[in-house]
Amino acid sequence: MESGGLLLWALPSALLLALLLQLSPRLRFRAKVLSYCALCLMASALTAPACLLWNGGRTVENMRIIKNVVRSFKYLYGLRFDVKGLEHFQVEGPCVIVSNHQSVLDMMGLMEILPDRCVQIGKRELLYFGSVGLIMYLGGVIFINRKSTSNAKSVMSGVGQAMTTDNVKVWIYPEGTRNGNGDLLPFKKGAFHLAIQTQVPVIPVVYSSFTTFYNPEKNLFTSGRIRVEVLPPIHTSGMTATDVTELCDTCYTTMRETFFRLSGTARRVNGSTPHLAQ
Ligand SMILES: CCCCCCCCCCCCCCC(=O)SCCNC(=O)CCNC(=O)[C@H](O)C(C)(C)COP(=O)(O)OP(=O)(O)OC[C@H]1O[C@@H](n2cnc3c(N)ncnc32)[C@H](O)[C@@H]1OP(=O)(O)O
Ligand SMILES: CCCCCCCC/C=C\CCCCCCCC(=O)OC[C@@H](O)COP(=O)(O)O
Repeated sequence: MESGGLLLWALPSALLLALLLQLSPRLRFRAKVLSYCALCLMASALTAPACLLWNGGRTVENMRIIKNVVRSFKYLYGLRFDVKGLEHFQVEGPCVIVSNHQSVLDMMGLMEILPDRCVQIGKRELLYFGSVGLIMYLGGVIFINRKSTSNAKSVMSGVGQAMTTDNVKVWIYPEGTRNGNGDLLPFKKGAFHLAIQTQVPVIPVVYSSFTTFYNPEKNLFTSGRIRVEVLPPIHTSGMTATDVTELCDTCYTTMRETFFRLSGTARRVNGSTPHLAQ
């Protein structure tokens, strides 16, 4: 009797939900994004005890465990990565890796190629994302307060010391925020100060545009293929603080060119007339 009653309600409700998801692209998009967030929260909650048992606490070694978990997410969302240039990660010692940042899905692209002993710089608000914040903490993510330049700078100088003493690579999104509009935002300079202060190479990484399969404005979230290129290291030995702007501009120009080439899209010159990418 009870199971019959349950079926009477559950079946029509499930059918109604399926119908709504079919009819409303907005709802479908939101449901898929929500499923991604739920997956991240759940996977983090399950991975955190494994990190604690295996490595005892906050350490970059946990990134290996996190990487292996996150790398399986792409199968659930039908995403595939075509990666080129991984050999450029074979530098001796620490380096600063810079890449473009399009959406929360970037985490999958990050974990797809993350080299060993590499931590990311993240905004400190991420620490309060429940189990996701916990797993980031355990993986050694360095949290900065973007609202305070002086705080961010002092955290970054601590990072510089740790990089050399602990032989750690640091991954930074120099745009400083997500940008899914099919172009790169101007770069902030923290990553380049860090590389020059520690005299380590900068390795640019570029992911092609997500706009063909992920676009919140169009309620689009389908399967897709992402082209990734790890570019050759740019050495900074001998550079000083006066070279930061030039280094930043060189990286920006090279990465933007690569972004348009990988995405096969039109590029804006000075933000105006679009030209076909070569
Ligand atoms: C199982 C599931 C698991 C899921 C979890 C898996 C873990 C994945 C982790 C992924 C984490 C991803 C996180 C991504 C993010 O959160 S991105 C946002 C945070 N990151 C950044 O913001 C990095 C980029 N930002 C910078 O580099 C900025 O420069 C910053 C240091 C933050 C300062 O920014 P801001 O206050 O806006 O100032 P400016 O950049 O305009 O700089 C002002 C002047 O200061 C000079 N400057 C900057 N940095 C330095 C420095 N280190 N030393 C000396 N001087 C510095 C800069 O040159 C400016 O001066 P001038 O204009 O040049 O005179
Ligand atoms: C108990 C608290 C529950 C909190 C619930 C939080 C729900 C969100 C859960 C999971 C979302 C998965 C997040 C994966 C982390 C990806 C990192 C990321 O992409 O952060 C964005 C940051 O780079 C830039 O931020 P802004 O573009 O400036 O904004």
